[in-house]
Amino acid sequence: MKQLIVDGISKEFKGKIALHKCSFTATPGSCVVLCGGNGAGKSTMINIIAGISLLKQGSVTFGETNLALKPKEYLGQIGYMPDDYHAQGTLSVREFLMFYASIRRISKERVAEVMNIIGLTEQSSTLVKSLSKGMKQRLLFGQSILSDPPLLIMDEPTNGLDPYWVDRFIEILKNLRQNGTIILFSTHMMDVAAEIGTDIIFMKQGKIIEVLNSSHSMQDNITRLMQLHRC
Ligand SMILES: Nc1ncnc2c1ncn2[C@@H]1O[C@H](COP(=O)(O)OP(=O)(O)OP(=O)(O)O)[C@@H](O)[C@H]1O
Repeated sequence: MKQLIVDGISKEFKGKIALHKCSFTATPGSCVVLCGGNGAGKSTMINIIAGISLLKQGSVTFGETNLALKPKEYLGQIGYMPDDYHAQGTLSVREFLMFYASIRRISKERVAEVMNIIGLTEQSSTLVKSLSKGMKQRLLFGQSILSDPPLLIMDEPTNGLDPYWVDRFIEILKNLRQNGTIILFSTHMMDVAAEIGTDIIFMKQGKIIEVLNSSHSMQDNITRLMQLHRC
């Protein structure tokens, strides 16, 4: 089974350090959650591991595949959900998913299955630009799980989700974890992190300052995360 190994990754923007020598390992079935205040470096970390931002220092390896050495092979194994919606709004929900499915040679049956998972079957003909914020988030999430990737990377996936869909999202992720999927996402929602995270990485000023894990109780982790947010 494949591991994700992030080793000493760093990033600067015009001389300003956004990420400093960050390392962690994720094993199959684990869920790594990045927490931290605004500007802590969460999106920078996600963007590097998802291959959106160029990796100049450190390495990212999934199984035997090194991101810098074999980007195509690496990217073919990940699902990625961005933090914002930039795609063509004049496609319908179904067309949007079919577009991504065609790139990855995914069947229309799988597209129907994913529409059902994200609760947008009734909206299959609705234009993406007419969806609510939460529905767009669910659609982006659906796109990221279409290929049933062994590594799923998401930036603030619960933004805009109502409480019912936050619970559903956690349930879906738990099912994916049972199948061995490695999940990595960032969030400001401490309860979500504590509920699903097997490894909760707390970041500050581009550094990993603490890692909490599922050997602690959920309430302990929420309390600790709240304390870390204040410091
Ligand atoms: N494209 C960019 N150009 C310049 N600086 C950037 C850029 N992207 C991020 N930064 C800087 O890098 C640092 C980390 O930003 P990042 O977006 O990773 O934080 P974050 O933890 O995701 O924050 P938030 O919770 O607000 O989304 C910040 O100081 C930010 O200003």
